[in-house]
Amino acid sequence: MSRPDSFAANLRETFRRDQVFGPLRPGTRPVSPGHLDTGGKHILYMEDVTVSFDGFKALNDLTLYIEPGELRCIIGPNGAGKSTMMDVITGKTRPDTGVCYFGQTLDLTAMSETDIATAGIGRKFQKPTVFPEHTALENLELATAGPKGTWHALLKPVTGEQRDWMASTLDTVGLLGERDRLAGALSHGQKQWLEIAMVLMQKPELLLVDEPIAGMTRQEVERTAELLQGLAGEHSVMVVEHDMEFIRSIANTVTVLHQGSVLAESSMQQVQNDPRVIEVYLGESV
Ligand SMILES: Nc1ncnc2c1ncn2[C@@H]1O[C@H](COP(=O)(O)OP(=O)(O)OP(=O)(O)O)[C@@H](O)[C@H]1O
Repeated sequence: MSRPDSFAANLRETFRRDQVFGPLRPGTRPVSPGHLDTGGKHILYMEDVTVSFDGFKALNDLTLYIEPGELRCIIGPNGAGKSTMMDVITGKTRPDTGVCYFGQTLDLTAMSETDIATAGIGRKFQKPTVFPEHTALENLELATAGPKGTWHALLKPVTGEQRDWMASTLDTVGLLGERDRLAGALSHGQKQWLEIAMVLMQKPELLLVDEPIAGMTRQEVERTAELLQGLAGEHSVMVVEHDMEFIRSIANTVTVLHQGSVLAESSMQQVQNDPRVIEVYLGESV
């Protein structure tokens, strides 16, 4: 099994959630946006997480930390466990063993997917799933639909504050001018940005973005790089992407997954010169 280098391993050991903060009482109660207790430390803790499917370890003792406001890129060959890792964070998949905490007190392994989303973890899937028959603005209204469903969301009067928030979010993703266009008439890239805006309606503190630039034009790719960089800071952003040029353009810290574990984690420059990473992944892509 591949291991990160010993310095990184020692560092991780030092900063393990349980060792730094002692035994804290785990929580499962979602907190309202902006009220997550990070204690000024990591926003996400994954420690020794293992997920098996019929005996096959899709995640194998995975340990990973995310800082508040950071933009983290996750790369790795097909089947490395990237999607499974996101599934664990969002509560879709439960780990066999290991720890997954959001902030200091929220035990994600014991929370429902809905509560995890409410607590401030948003996920943008690879394929855009906007509502094509509704305008960009209506899509944002629909994104706020609670258990009462989509019709309720559209019929419910929008407050001035909500309207401002939607307009500002559309502006953030560069779609304010398209607010009244049907989502189905938007370009592929615009649909992707609209979906990011829909996730932003939850005011996530951690935003998971899965292969955002697949099928985009070069201009759309550049705009997406700016968008994700702009979102970092206010949000923690975790991006899974195979396009190395794109990763190079946005990455600060890159985590390389391989066979369900962290193979390497450092700057893009260090990662792309790491012989282990070149062997298992970058050989074909750089
Ligand atoms: N529900 C499942 N049942 C059985 N095996 C699964 C399941 N989900 C994932 N796997 C397996 O776990 C491994 C990790 O899959 P995962 O989708 O997490 O990898 P990935 O890094 O996201 O790959 P890709 O880059 O191709 O999207 C793969 O071998 C996959 O076939």
